[in-house]
Amino acid sequence: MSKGPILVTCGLPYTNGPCHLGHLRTYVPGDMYVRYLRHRGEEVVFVCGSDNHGTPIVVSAEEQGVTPKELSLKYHHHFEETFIKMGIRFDRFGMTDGKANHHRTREMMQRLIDKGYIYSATVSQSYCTTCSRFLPDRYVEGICPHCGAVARGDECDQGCGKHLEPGEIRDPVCKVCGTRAELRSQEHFFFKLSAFKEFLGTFLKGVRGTDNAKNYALGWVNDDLHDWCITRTLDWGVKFPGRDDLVVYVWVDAPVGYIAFTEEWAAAHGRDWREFWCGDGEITHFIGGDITYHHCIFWPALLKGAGYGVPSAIVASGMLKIDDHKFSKSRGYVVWTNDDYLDLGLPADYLRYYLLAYTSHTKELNFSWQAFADRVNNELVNTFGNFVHRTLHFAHAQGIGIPDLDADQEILQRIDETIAAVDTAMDAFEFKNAVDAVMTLAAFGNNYIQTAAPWKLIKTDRPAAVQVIRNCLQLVRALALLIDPTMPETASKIWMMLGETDQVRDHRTSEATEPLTAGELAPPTTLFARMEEKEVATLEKTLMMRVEEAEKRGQPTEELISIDEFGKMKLIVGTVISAEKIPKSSKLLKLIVDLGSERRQIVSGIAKFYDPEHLVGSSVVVIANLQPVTIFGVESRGMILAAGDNAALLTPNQAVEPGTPIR
Ligand SMILES: Nc1ncnc2c1ncn2[C@@H]1O[C@H](COP(=O)(O)OP(=O)(O)OP(=O)(O)O)[C@@H](O)[C@H]1O
Ligand SMILES: [Zn+2]
Repeated sequence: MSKGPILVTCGLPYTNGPCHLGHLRTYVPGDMYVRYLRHRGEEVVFVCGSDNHGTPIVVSAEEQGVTPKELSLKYHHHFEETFIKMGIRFDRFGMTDGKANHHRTREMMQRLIDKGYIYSATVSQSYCTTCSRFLPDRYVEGICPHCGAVARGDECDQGCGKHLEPGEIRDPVCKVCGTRAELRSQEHFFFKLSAFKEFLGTFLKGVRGTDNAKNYALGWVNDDLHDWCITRTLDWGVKFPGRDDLVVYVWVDAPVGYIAFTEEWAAAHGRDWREFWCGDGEITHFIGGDITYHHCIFWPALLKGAGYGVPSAIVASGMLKIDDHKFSKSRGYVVWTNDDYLDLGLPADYLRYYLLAYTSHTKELNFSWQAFADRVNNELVNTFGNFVHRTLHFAHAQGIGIPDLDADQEILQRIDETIAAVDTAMDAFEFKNAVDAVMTLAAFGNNYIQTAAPWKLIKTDRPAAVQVIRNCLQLVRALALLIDPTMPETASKIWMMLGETDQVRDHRTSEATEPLTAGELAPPTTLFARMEEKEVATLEKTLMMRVEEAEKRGQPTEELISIDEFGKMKLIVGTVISAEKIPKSSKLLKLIVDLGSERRQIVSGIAKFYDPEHLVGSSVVVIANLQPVTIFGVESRGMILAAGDNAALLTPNQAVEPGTPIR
């Protein structure tokens, strides 16, 4: 038993889109763990909430013509309802845009400022001259400085996955209007993460949880810890103390939500949230592996710096894939929890079971409808459901009911062994092993009833057959208590069929070996329905069609332009009269081009292919009416045309005067 109440949290769903199966890999195991602890007699508080701030929500809201608040509320309610349908029961499901979180975030920032863990610095930030605004995070797209992949402002999401600090991204372009962004200086605030290297090393060695989280994080700590820029130029978010023009970075106020939601729960229940966060309260975070850095590095350092308690355990899941493809909404590799599952009438319990039992929590889970159906049919229908049904059906049909007898010792022992195996697995966050142990007990029951064959025995020795059924009923009771964390609806059904009138979740697992109340039994209903091949084919087809549609969308249709549109482009022949490298850039040259009536300064990304001095005297084709931009602090007014990977310059095939127009 734990010393005090245990707090369990789940990574916050972002209110930018609907719930998908990837999400459930955080929430279903979190919920299962909480239900399990309660069966063990622990006091647990289970909190979560929606994550409402940051640029993606602002961008989406702009696109949809709603406010960020409206968009957040819509998906907040969506997640809240979906979780209830999936049997995921939080004691509090708050919002990071709620009052409590604004307050707690600012209070923590103030503490960090007072303790000297936050400092200000002037940084170069992407700025869009067309939109007249700074371009935080996802407002900007460009090239990852680490791996060269296309990246967004705060993260190289398609390449190396590294977090990018403001100003780090190369060749930034405004995501809203497509203008090449320029760099402008701006004052921002930084969290001194580098000061927590030693603390984090010790913390990570001591914290409980899954090895995947700890080991990655230890690697990062030993590598290099950069200070984090924790402010953004945005209206939507939690205002940074003393600065109305800045909000904190979403990865600051999102985890602070864990505290704020605890406060909201505590206020509603006459409890003190400090019990959890200010002493040595026990705090367990459930997250997906993709947000390990934030929870194992950034968050504990913030808590420590602000003088709060730190997490006791961090449980990170492997990521969910679909049919061997990386999960991707844009490429169609996604299964929506409502549209593709619940709305079709598929039971939450099947999915909970599959997600928990399919593979170890820390491993990647490769979802497929066929594998899902196989599990349902072979394990739930053929083993678990079959055993429970045979037992209850026979007891009812033969008028045995629940006989006033004790179960055999070897049966009780078998149940105790299962409970011990489940405890061991759960202590190690090996949810699959825990579920497997329960299924092994069901398989044992199935074997036992098959071998003892009470339907034969009853003809020769009724008392012996009744004892077999009594033993089976004990196993059924144990299965109800033990499977409740995984499949709560199923467990409740079994509990009722055993003639109980209260809630199975209010009972301890240790009651699995207690005698049953003798009495009659009503005819049982079936627990699980087989997934038919046709049904699986339909589910697979929906997914396939979504992928195909996404592929079609991805292929841009050729857009034809009119001669007038072409005519808008002012193309002129010019002669390069000087060329020099731009300091600090390996790609760029500054050219002065004679256009007949004027001399133009043009920045061109051809430095890798030409010696500047060899270019002087060359005839080039220039787009002369391009909007001016400043690149690396140098103004560029126009562009020279070049072809292919080696930047072959376009040049007239006979001598032409500079300034000659191209028609
Ligand atoms: N494919 C996935 N596999 C496993 N866990 C996932 C997956 N996608 C999201 N999660 C987890 O779900 C929780 C909520 O994350 P979040 O709402 O940010 O998901 P998301 O779909 O990646 O959204 P977004 O791309 O809008 O940020 C987190 O704990 C996250 O780790
Ligand atoms: Zn712009």
